[in-house]
Amino acid sequence: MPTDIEPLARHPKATRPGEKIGLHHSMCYGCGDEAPVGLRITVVAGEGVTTTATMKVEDWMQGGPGVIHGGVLSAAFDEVMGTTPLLLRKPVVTGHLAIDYAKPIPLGSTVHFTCEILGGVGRKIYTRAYAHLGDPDVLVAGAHALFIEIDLEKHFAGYRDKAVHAGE
Ligand SMILES: CCCCCCCCCC(=O)SCCNC(=O)CCNC(=O)[C@H](O)C(C)(C)COP(=O)(O)OP(=O)(O)OC[C@H]1O[C@@H](n2cnc3c(N)ncnc32)[C@H](O)[C@@H]1OP(=O)(O)O
Repeated sequence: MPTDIEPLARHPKATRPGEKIGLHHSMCYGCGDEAPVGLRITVVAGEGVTTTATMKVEDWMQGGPGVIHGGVLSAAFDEVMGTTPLLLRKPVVTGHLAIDYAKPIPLGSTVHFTCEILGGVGRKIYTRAYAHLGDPDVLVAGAHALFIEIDLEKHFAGYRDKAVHAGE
């Protein structure tokens, strides 16, 4: 992370603390409520530029016997951390994501995520997140990520004809 990052302030019209941040689209693998397979994560705005989220670890998320697949946990962090910049009213995509896997996470458990925006430079937004299973003092994983602010229309312009819509 660069040393010259600057603090980033919550947008005055951002989702209020305690409220759910809206889906970015209903068929998203991370947050969509109509996706045929997905994490269905709801991210809740916290104070400042922080968020929280939870995810029940379903049987289909299994990697090693009895525990979550590392890639699924990575996707969950990506979703939580990528949604958090919406508190700045900035759409982003992931540039870099790093996960520390501290403890196995059993199927059937509920993962609690906390995320904060550390700051930014230009279009770059740096975030950090942690995961626990109910006791915030016992972390099971942590993550850092760099998100890049995009122009939504331009970024997806060449892909929208491939989009899958609910009911198709
Ligand atoms: C929209 C709402 C979203 C809500 C929730 C979403 C959660 C899920 C988020 C995702 O999973 S997004 C899907 C995964 N990510 C992607 O598909 C992104 C693919 N990559 C790209 O499209 C481009 O590489 C990207 C837009 C990220 C950057 O390309 P650009 O041409 O726009 O910018 P550029 O390459 O000039 O990079 C801008 C700055 O970021 C820096 N940068 C970009 N990628 C980096 C990287 N990987 N590591 C470090 N720095 C990076 C780059 O060096 C530069 O720094 P400087 O401003 O200091 O010059």
